[in-house]
Amino acid sequence: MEFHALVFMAAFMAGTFSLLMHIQSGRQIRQDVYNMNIVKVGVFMSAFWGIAGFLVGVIIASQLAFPNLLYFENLPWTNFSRLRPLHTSAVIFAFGGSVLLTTSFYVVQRTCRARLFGGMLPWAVFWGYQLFIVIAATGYLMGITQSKEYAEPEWYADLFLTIVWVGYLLVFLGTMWKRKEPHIYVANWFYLAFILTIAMLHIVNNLAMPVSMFESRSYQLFAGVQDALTQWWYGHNAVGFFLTAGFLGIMYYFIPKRAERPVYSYRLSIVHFWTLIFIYIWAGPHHLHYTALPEWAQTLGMTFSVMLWMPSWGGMINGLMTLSGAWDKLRTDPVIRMMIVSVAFYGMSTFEGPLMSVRAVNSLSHYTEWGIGHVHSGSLGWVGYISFGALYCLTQWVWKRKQLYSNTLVEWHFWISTIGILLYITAMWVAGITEGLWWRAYDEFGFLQYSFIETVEAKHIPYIIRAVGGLMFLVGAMIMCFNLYMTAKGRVRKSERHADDVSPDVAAVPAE
Ligand code: HEM
Ligand code: HEM
Ligand SMILES: [Cu+2]
Repeated sequence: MEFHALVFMAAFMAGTFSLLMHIQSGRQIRQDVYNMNIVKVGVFMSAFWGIAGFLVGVIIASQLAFPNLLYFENLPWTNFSRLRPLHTSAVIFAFGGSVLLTTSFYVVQRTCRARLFGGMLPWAVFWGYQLFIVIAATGYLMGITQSKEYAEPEWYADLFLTIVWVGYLLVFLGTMWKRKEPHIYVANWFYLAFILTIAMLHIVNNLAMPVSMFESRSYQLFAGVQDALTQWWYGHNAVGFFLTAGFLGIMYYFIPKRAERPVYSYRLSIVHFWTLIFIYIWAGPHHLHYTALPEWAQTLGMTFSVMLWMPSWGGMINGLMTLSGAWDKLRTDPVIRMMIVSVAFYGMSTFEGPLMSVRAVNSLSHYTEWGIGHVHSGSLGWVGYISFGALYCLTQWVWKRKQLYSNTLVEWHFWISTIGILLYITAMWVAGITEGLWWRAYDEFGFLQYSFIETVEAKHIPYIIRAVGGLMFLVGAMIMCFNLYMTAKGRVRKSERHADDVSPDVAAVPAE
């Protein structure tokens, strides 16, 4: 905690210093131009956290395949148990969160035709959020955790995030308030639902009493099954509103923009929005099947999860069909292809989810690698790909480049990481269903047929395949970073340069 106090102090001093510098420079913030610098910094931070999070993913995947990897007697922070939350928080909150902040700041300005509200406030929100990430991540390494999955940071980090998040809400609402465009575009609805719901989830799930003001340890307000239910109400809706609603906001803005087509059905997008947010919030109990949670609550969660399939696929259809009449772009623009495949993965994981939420299916899938496979088809395929698509678009648009440094490199990124994802999730299906079936196999005397360790050994090869798949995903992302960097610098790969008078779209060959 002492270490964290020092980090906070250094960060606040840096913040105060840059604020003073800003005041002293006497620069007026021009209200008639968009704040695009924050988007540029955001693109950079998103890419940075992406690489960091995927790298830790590859490390923990290798640790599961080779348990002695990075095991040192006196070095607890290289242990799987500390690196795992580092991975989940780095990819969800650091990478995903930075992508959401960045794209939402871009989209809300463009669709409202207004500069970000609040002067320096957006910057305070942005850097405050990054500070929260650093506090959370260093905390895990030192063993500071309240042991709630996806909500591991302790009370003081949670309080700080609450303040930052209120700032975020103010910036977003303020920008919408002063908009010059009467209509509020549907992407903003999704972003707003994400910001508001995450605020609610974060506050309720983190209600805790610190042991003292000077200790990192705290105790949860709720106990027993109430605590479990609150946790999974939070956990499931973190998926629903962080990993889904926010990224749907990205889908609704970036796919139509990139494809230069209107959204397939605007009416469907409204129906999609209200049904999705209404149904998602009830589905959390599917994480607690066969527990002390009353059976009626489990059944309720299961029912709502099955219903959730419909709005999810409504959204998927809306995203896919936006390409109607422009299907040739799937071939000519690898960025579009990435985003469309992302929507297809969204469709796949939102089919798999309702299936796994059925109690009988869950009795097989729960505690197995199948769950991990489901998580990563959603997070690598959907969240990862829609984010990469948005980062490619943003770099090109914000740095005002006619084309990316290289479309061929986007192709490479696409294929390497697609094969990586497929290796990852197929390995997990095989491992998951194998262990699920072995755990419930009895011999003719009623004894368990397999010992637990046998089911662990059976996963060795799938674990290696998963680590290779993850490594490919990481390599793809590194190729992207290089491409983004060169694009920002204004370079175009020699063989992909178009004569000045020919725009890239004209030069591309459409499908018959
Ligand atoms: C290079 C890419 C990645 C690799 C190799 C990787 C690997 C892993 C591994 C080994 C685990 C632990 C599994 C276990 O405990 O059995 C894990 C958990 C997890 N990862 Fe990843 N991951 C990657 C990317 C991502 C991304 C991009 C996201 C989200 C946007 C993500 C979200 C998660 C989540 C939510 C969990 C916890 C799952 C659960 O508890 O059910 N991962 N990952
Ligand atoms: C209709 C949509 C969805 C439904 C009904 C659903 C349902 C489920 C179910 C039943 C589980 C397994 C619970 C268990 O046995 O412990 C699960 C786990 C999970 N799902 Fe989904 N899912 C959906 C979509 C998604 C998407 C799109 C993502 C990611 C972007 C995602 C991320 C996760 C994560 C991270 C977990 C692991 C939670 C843990 O740590 O145990 N889900 N989901
Ligand atoms: Cu869930």
